[in-house]
Amino acid sequence: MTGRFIAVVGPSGVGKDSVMEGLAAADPTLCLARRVISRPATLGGEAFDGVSERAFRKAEDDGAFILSWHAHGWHYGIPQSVALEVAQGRDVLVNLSRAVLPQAQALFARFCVILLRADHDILAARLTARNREDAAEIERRLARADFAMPLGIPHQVIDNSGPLAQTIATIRQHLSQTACDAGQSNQKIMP
Ligand SMILES: Nc1ncnc2c1ncn2[C@@H]1O[C@H](COP(=O)(O)OP(=O)(O)O)[C@@H](O)[C@H]1O
Ligand SMILES: O=P(O)(O)OC[C@H]1O[C@H](OP(=O)(O)OP(=O)(O)O)[C@H](O)[C@@H]1O
Repeated sequence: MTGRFIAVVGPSGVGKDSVMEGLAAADPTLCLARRVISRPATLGGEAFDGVSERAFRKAEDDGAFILSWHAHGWHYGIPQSVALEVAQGRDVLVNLSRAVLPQAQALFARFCVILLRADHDILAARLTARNREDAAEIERRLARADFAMPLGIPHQVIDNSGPLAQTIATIRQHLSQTACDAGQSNQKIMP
């Protein structure tokens, strides 16, 4: 059987990378997809492959990505190797733009979406504390926070306003109960 493609989405600063790292640390059967981003690796954040915009476009033209998008002034790509891992039966956590969920859904038979949320003031405080973007960029990220979920994408809303460990435990419980095949509900889970 193929693995599960588990998309983790939500506004910048909500905790996607933190939650994904915690999930992978707690469960070694979960892999983290390594994204290619046209952002200098020196800016920090998740473990990603930082490339120039030119190199990103070349890779994209060469078919290196199963999914790619542009947001926050950067290009993001999910490499073909992720599809291979899923085909080999691995469950893979992928930090995605909400905008590409329909394309992702079309690619994977076992597909599910975790939508993380937190109140606006919590997002603002976390982005400020993370100290990676300047004030203007933080404002732009906050303005995109309510980007609408595309229609027809089943997803679990998980609140990450509370302790990270609680969010991770809630998602682990959810993942233990879903095969991520057809019929996933839109039930809200608020720890
Ligand atoms: N549940 C939480 N409680 C407190 N701080 C959190 C929590 N989740 C994430 N953070 C912090 O918020 C900041 C943004 O988290 P990050 O994982 O980088 O978000 P995203 O990947 O969604 O942009 C980081 O500094 C992280 O340590
Ligand atoms: O279309 P949206 O759903 O709003 O998503 C846009 C981008 O924001 C998120 O990035 P993230 O917050 O991980 O950006 P960063 O890695 O630059 O912090 C997400 O992974 C997308 O790359």
